[in-house]
Amino acid sequence: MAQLRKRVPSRMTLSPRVAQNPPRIAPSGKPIKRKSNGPFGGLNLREARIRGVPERRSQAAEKRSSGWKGKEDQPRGVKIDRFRALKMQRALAPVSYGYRTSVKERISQIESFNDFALQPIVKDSIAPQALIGMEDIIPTPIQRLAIPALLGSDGRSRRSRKKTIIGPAKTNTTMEEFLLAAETGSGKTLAYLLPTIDAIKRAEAVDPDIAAHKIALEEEKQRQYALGLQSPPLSNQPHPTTGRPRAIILLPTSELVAQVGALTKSLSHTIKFRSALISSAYSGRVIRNRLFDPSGIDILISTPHLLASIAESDPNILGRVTHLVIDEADSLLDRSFTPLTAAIIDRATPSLHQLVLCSATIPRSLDSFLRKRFPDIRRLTTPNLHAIPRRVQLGVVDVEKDPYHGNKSLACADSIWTIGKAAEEHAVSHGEVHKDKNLDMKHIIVFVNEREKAVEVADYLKSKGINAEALSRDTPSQRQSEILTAFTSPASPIPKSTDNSPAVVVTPPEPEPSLATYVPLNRRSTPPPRRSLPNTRVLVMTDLGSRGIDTLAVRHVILYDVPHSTIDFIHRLGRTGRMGRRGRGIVLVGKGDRRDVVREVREGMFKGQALV
Ligand SMILES: Nc1ncnc2c1ncn2[C@@H]1O[C@H](COP(=O)(O)OP(=O)(O)OP(=O)(O)O)[C@@H](O)[C@H]1O
Repeated sequence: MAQLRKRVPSRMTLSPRVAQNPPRIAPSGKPIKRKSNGPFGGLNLREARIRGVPERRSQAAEKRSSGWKGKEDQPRGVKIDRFRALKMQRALAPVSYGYRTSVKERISQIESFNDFALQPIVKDSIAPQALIGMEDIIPTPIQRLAIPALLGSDGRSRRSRKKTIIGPAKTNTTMEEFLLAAETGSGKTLAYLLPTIDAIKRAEAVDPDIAAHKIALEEEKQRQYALGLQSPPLSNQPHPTTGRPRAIILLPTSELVAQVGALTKSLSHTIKFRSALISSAYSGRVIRNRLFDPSGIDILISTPHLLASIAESDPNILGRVTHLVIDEADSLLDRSFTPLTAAIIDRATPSLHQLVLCSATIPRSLDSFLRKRFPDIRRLTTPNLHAIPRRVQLGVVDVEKDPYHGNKSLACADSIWTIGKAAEEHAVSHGEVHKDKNLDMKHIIVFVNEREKAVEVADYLKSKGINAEALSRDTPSQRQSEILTAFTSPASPIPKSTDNSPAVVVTPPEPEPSLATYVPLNRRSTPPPRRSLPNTRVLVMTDLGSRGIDTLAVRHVILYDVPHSTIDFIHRLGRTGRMGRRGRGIVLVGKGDRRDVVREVREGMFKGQALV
């Protein structure tokens, strides 16, 4: 022992090479591996590697567990586990943040409708025919993105493809396919309509059949004049487009057919083309007259049901179609509509130049359908797709709390009374009471999940002195359009906010938003039964009937039931806050409702994030 002690140096001295990195290659030429788990593994290290503390995960590992597709996908400062509850549903197809950013940059260079390669007459018709009474009109993001692409003027070469569309027999080598996806109320209709009209006008100018028809008409006219007839009779020869339109726009409901039809008609007055709208709202005779009008038909607007049944008996109706637009594509390509819509696409494919699908949401089901059926489709999606604009605020009413004690209908009535009374007080105090009571009218939409519930809720609201009506498939179509007209025309001016900026007042949600953040003014008082609320009109419906309806007059939306998915949240809240306007949603949350989902949607809205 004493001998051993003698040999040990009295002081431990560090090697003179302690600061140097250890050699990586051994004299034998083999790489030296440091043993990190041995007793000396921690020596001579410049950084502490303390065992038991988890190492920071690699980016790849984080990416794998978060579901983000790439580094650019992950928004800066966003916690990885956000949208926990919504991720369980995973209703919407993701769009990468990298793509969103690149689109933002690309479209920022377009400032005016004059920047598009549209024909002058089309450009000149936008303000007086499509956007009547609006000043300082600029194209919206989807219009900036889609119009150049559909016109083929965005510098991206037309992809020539040879493909099978639906059935093996139907191939078309020149057809282009587009998916236009943008927020609700962001001007998607004009985004596809203007290039479609432009295309049919160009085609008309070089169509030999139409040129020959014009000559024949002129000759006949001259002959009649030569015979001394004052008003020449109409030619017996029908126009080449009679019963064979060049463009078809499909929409899910007759209300939407009427809405898009009215816009198309308005543009036709100056651009000079012929359009016809058909739906179950018209008699068979009217439909026939419109389709087979001898002066021809350039654009046909229809529901798939009606068109599919006409095409069944008269396939020629689809024989000349070069442009087919499927608006509200997430509905028209869902399980119930797909057979009809696909049959129409299939029949039209041989002559098609462009197939345009348009939607405010890309559900995962639509995404996988497109990957299978249209793998080359060009997706034109706006930077804010799937985000509910920040100018729309979402309040939450906890129905379980005092004074409602689980009575949702009471909470709904109370919220409506609060809105109506607040509007009345505001109008009186600001001297804004109009003689025409319609100008002061508040239009509120109440959404329920089930059709049957709509009538029940409307009846309850009526019993509380509220002017409420239920809209369902059972409502006669004439009545439906009368009701909707009141909600689509912006009678009273609704404050506007700039497109991307948040509303003037945005109340941040608390870190853990309480479900009683929306406090009705008269929360203690049940609306008295014999009093009525004259300045408020309420529509109770499921969102099926309201998809795409341009409810400009609506500032308030009440979600009586918590929507089943983010898709429904987007479409229902999308009935307010349209085209830069401000809006307010109120969601009634009761027993058994997904409070976590509501909270996440609300947080996402406040942050302006895309929902999942
Ligand atoms: N460039 C523009 N500037 C101002 N308003 C516009 C512009 N383009 C369209 N609008 C108006 O915006 C409103 C909404 O347009 P549109 O109905 O096409 O929206 P949308 O995107 O189809 O909505 P949804 O997804 O709900 O169907 C319409 O009243 C339309 O007149």
